[in-house]
Amino acid sequence: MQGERQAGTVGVIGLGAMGFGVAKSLLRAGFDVCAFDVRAEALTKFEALGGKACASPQDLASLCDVLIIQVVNAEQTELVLFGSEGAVTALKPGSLVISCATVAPAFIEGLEEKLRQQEIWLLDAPMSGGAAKAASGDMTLMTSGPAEAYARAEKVLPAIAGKIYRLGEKVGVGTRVKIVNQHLAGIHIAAAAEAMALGIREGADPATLFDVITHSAGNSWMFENRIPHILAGDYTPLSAVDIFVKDLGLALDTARRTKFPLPLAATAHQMFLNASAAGYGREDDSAVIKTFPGITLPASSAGTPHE
Ligand SMILES: NC(=O)C1=CN([C@@H]2O[C@H](COP(=O)(O)OP(=O)(O)OC[C@H]3O[C@@H](n4cnc5c(N)ncnc54)[C@H](O)[C@@H]3O)[C@@H](O)[C@H]2O)C=CC1
Ligand SMILES: O=C(O)C(=O)[C@@H](O)CO
Repeated sequence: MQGERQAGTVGVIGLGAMGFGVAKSLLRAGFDVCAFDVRAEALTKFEALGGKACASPQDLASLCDVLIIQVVNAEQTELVLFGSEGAVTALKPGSLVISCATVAPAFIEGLEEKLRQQEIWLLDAPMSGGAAKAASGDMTLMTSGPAEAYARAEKVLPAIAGKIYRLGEKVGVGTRVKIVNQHLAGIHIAAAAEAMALGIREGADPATLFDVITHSAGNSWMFENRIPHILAGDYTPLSAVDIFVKDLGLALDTARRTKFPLPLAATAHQMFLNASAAGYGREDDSAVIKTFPGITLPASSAGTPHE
């Protein structure tokens, strides 16, 4: 399964829905890959594929000169880099950090400043495509950063992504574009759930309704991708409700800074907040449909959780 070994070792921190696929794609491309996650079970699963599990971000950073960070948010990114056993204590000058979590533009810009003081390059590289495309190495990357960062990322990026957008020399451009994607993604998931809820309420057969819509003008990437989870009654998180509490929050915060209105995003954000407050925060984001009253959703079909 693994290709020929290539020069250098890549580190991955965060082996969740997206990070595990990234690490797997790197192994498939022939890289030596070391990883760290706070969840021991993720590391065990990764070792079974031939990767090296590390005891801390610091331990990992001593082994690599390219580090991909795929934790959930800014706080976790800050912790794995600058916490007590953080990666910066061991990264060599001239190393590259590829930051992939979806965060605020101000955070990623401040991070570049802090890393530059340690002589470490940063590539702003949020991603899109979901867990399946992360696992197949086929996702989209929205990158920006200086030429020196790109030079160090040259071999790594094609190993993890099918489409690599190079959006400028300034860290923060990639993140801003990703926030626009999240604005649409969050609204589309909320709209897909609302439409299915309406159809079920009106007595449509859910599977037939899905078939009709995916062959009609009302379809969307998110409708096609998320509604099968509802039909299977399987809310195993491939992207959690709380991710959209975060990401629509980032879109709203970003727009608020220039007093720019986002009425649809504000409504969709409230829908994800409602789902999270109802206890579905760690479930798949399609669980936002559970907040609609007076409908019976398809029951869980026994079997393996969706991939
Ligand atoms: N799930 C998706 O479809 C997509 C997610 N994203 C973004 O990618 C990022 C990751 O999302 P997911 O993979 O869905 O999240 P996830 O929750 O599945 O994975 C995050 C991983 O980070 C680990 N982690 C948390 N704190 C840590 C720490 N201090 N040290 C080491 N590991 C730590 C967790 O244990 C977990 O395995 C988020 O910023 C998300 O917005 C972007 C595109 C698609
Ligand atoms: O793939 C993306 O883009 C996404 O952000 C979603 O799948 C949910 O996080």
